[in-house]
Amino acid sequence: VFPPELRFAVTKHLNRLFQLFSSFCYFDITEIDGVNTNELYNSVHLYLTSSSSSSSVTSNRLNLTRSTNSSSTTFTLSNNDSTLDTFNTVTVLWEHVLTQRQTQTFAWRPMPEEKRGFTLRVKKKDKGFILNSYLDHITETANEIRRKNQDRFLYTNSKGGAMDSRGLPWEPVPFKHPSTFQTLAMDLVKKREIMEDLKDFVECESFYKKTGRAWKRGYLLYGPPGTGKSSMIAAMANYLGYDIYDLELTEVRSNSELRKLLMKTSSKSIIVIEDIDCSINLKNRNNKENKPGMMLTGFGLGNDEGSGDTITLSGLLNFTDGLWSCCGSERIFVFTTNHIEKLDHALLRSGRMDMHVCMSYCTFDSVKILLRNYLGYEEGDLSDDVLKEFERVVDKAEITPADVSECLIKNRRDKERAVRELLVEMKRRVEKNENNGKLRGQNGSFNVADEEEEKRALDSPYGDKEEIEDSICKNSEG
Ligand SMILES: Nc1ncnc2c1ncn2[C@@H]1O[C@H](COP(=O)(O)OP(=O)(O)OP(=O)(O)O)[C@@H](O)[C@H]1O
Ligand SMILES: [Mg+2]
Repeated sequence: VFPPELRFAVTKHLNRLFQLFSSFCYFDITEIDGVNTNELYNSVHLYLTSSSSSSSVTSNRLNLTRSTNSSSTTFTLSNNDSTLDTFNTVTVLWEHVLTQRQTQTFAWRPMPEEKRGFTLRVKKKDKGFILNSYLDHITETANEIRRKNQDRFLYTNSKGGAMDSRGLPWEPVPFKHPSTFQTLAMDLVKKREIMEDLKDFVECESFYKKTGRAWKRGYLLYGPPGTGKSSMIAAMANYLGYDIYDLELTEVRSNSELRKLLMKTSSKSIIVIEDIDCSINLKNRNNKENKPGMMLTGFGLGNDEGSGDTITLSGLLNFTDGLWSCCGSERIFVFTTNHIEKLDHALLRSGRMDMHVCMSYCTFDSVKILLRNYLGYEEGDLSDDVLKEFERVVDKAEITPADVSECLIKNRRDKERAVRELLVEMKRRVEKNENNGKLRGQNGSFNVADEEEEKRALDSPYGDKEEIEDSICKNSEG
């Protein structure tokens, strides 16, 4: 009956009237903004899937999804359903709106049949607050969820510095190492200390900003082979949800290549250099220290080795804490070594490697963890006599967690036998160590293993190897 123009005018005025008296205002966040995907739509979508908001969902029907390789299930609102969310005491209503697209307008790429979007309803008085903080909060939470749900990667630098098809020098593989702090066998106090340190690092961005420090942290893991240094790195990555960049130093030809590699790493990652003493001549900094201009070349203004086809200690040090090291943020550097006494003191000085962690032979705590991991023995399952026996021999046996694991894996189907054989193996080692000790005492060479060792101890600014370890242990404790 009414002509369309009149209908349009009436609706427009009615809407205005409604808006005038309504205490709410509405924001539409559509999936496609013109021809581009609206990033905010994706963020809201993810945000509403987070478990914190799931409890307030008012609808009875939800869409559940789980992507390939992901370990978490996410839910989304079904069509035209709504949910309440509260942020800093302000409650808002989200509605998922789905409408059929009327006509296929011309576009460079085909548009979806449906038009999807979220409508946010807020009280007019909260409008400013919502626009300032709530949307930022949504974006941050969504990024966090994205990171957690995403598959993590283990990157390694390509052979000879070659680039992949996208011009990246890192080759990724999905990272699926099962090691966690729970399965890691080590002194419990030390383990807790490391976990707290990591947590503190992640949560204290503002502290780093306030104190003018780059947001990064360095760990040096040292100890004999098979004591869990690599397992610890995997546990750190799993604990924080970080990617790992495993830097193969022998494949890096120059300091500038090292810097390029660093620049292509992402934030929230662990950059690892394993067996650092084997990868580079770590004493070369001292030899060059007197040369004029050495520090300048270290920062990339030239070629500090003349030929330019090797990396130097100064290049490595600048990699970890020079100006270039803060081209990303929230990064952890981990170096591992079997021979801490071989490392240059420049690498050990405080502030460079913030925490020195000694991964040593099995302690009583570690044995109990390994018995739980491999045989399922909980506290109290083993008799007191057996536990006392372990406690008596474990320190003197000097057995690595890797050796204990091997012994337990071999006999894991017969638990009692596994425990028996482990005890026999430990006692055998105690005996062997005691015999070796006696022998060394008879030869009179007990204190100094060989001339080179002695010389190295004299060169070192800390004194002998034991003193280094002592000072490092004190460092890492406090
Ligand atoms: N502390 C530990 N807790 C649990 N398992 C361990 C531990 N140490 C070693 N293992 C076991 O031994 C294997 C080898 O350990 P890992 O590779 O972590 O040793 P590593 O210290 O890195 O040795 P290397 O110095 O030779 O690189 C691991 O796969 C793990 O099963
Ligand atoms: Mg290792």
